[in-house]
Amino acid sequence: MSELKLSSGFILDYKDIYNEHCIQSGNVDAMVDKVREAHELAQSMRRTGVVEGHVSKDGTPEPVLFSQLPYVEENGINTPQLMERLERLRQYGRNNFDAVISLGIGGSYLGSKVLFDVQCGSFWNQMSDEERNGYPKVYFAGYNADARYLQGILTRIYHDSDARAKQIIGMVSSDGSDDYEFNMPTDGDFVDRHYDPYKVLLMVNSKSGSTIEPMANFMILENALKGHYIDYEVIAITDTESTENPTILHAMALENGWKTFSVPYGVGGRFSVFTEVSLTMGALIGFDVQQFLAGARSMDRACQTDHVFENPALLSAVLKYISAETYGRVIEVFMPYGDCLRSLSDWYVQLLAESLGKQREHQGPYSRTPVAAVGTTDMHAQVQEHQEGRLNKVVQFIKIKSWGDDLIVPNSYGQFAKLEAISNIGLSQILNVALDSNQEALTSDNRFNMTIELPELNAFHLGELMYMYCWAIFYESILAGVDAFDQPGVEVYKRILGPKIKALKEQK
Ligand SMILES: O=P(O)(O)OC[C@H]1O[C@](O)(CO)[C@@H](O)[C@@H]1O
Repeated sequence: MSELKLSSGFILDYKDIYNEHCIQSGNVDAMVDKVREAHELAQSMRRTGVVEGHVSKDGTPEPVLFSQLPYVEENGINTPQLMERLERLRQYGRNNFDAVISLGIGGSYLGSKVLFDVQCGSFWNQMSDEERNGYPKVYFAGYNADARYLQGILTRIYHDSDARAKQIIGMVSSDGSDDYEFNMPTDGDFVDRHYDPYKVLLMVNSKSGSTIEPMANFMILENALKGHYIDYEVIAITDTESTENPTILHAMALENGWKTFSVPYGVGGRFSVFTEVSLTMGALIGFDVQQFLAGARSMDRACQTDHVFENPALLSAVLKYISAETYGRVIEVFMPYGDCLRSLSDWYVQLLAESLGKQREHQGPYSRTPVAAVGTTDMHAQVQEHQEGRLNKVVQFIKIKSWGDDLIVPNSYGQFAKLEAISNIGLSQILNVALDSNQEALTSDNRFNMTIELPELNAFHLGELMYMYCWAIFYESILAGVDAFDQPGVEVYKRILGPKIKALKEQK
């Protein structure tokens, strides 16, 4: 039985990658020294926050502190005071804003998007205030330089704020009655905002505080809101370490008196989903931040053993590393099943690509190319290639064992045998047997694949899963001999882009 099962119900099933046709026990045995070294470095990083050789962009040594994140401690990064502040943000957001626009890109966006998609699903902004339990609508911006998309957000904001203004002027309630009791708490503890002026929260996320996309989008949005006399507030989430040399975003916050949250020192953007960078978004949508951290804690404990077959992150890293180095499986298709997990794939793509795709001094570059996929959708788009294409990839499935409430396919067209065959079955059951079938099909041709199963999709198990991958990427970086915490490669195009933007300005 090749599976690692934690007491929480989390399962790492590696039988389809570790068997007589794929990775052999001898491959893992041959790595015993490297694995021990990787684990010792992990333990030392836990104790000291130091990863030898890691320096910040400006060349000075920088600690690596993501290992502290699951623990809420007085002297930690996530403190009890921060948890209280997040709770106050939750209530503040619920009582004061109609819409949140979260601006950020890469690590300042992707983790928050995962929390949003898992908690809120696809139709959050179409729900009524009551259905959203008083939490604001949420838009994401600043993850591209796309005028058409941003205009779309603005159009929605104008529409909703105009509708509110009409409501207030006409003193007609949203249900058409003339009952206008302002600001009376309804059944929940949120305030009914039907007759309050429309208000937007702009959450600007940027660790460096000057990334082009979020900052350009922010300035356009702010200008547009002002131009339409729409009330707004700004919260800045940035590196607040230095007040002498603040990031531009921090300087703007100081100048304008905006509230701030911090990208903690020693935590890179792609490892920041367990910090206030994403927990703020969690708070604003009523996501269970405490359970999310509890899941990460539980995973952290499971990852403290040096026994490779008992430590999920170490095992995952070792198998993926051997797949790449010994068997040429240099691509990883990350394929959760279920639409709300599509953004998890996007988050993982950045984590893997930016952490491991690196030059090495003597061995040439290391990388595994991540591919974002989602089941069942991509069974009808990518799977042909996974099944018959080059033997260069590992498919990583993520399965949710129980989706809770299901929808049953009715037997509406029983005269057609193919439709009758799928009737009286739950849609989630179809989702999971589709995953099982894909897995079996790949395995029938000895194509490398692994499956992680979560008992259900909740904050706890999501925390377990995302934290496991933070550690897995760290372990693999040690095995591969790369620094997981820098990204010098992205500076190359940035150096080219800067003058090109300057040239654009000069043409004006
Ligand atoms: O939070 P920032 O500084 O805006 O950076 C956003 C993203 O851009 C990168 O620096 C790459 O350019 C990522 O590492 C980071 O997550």
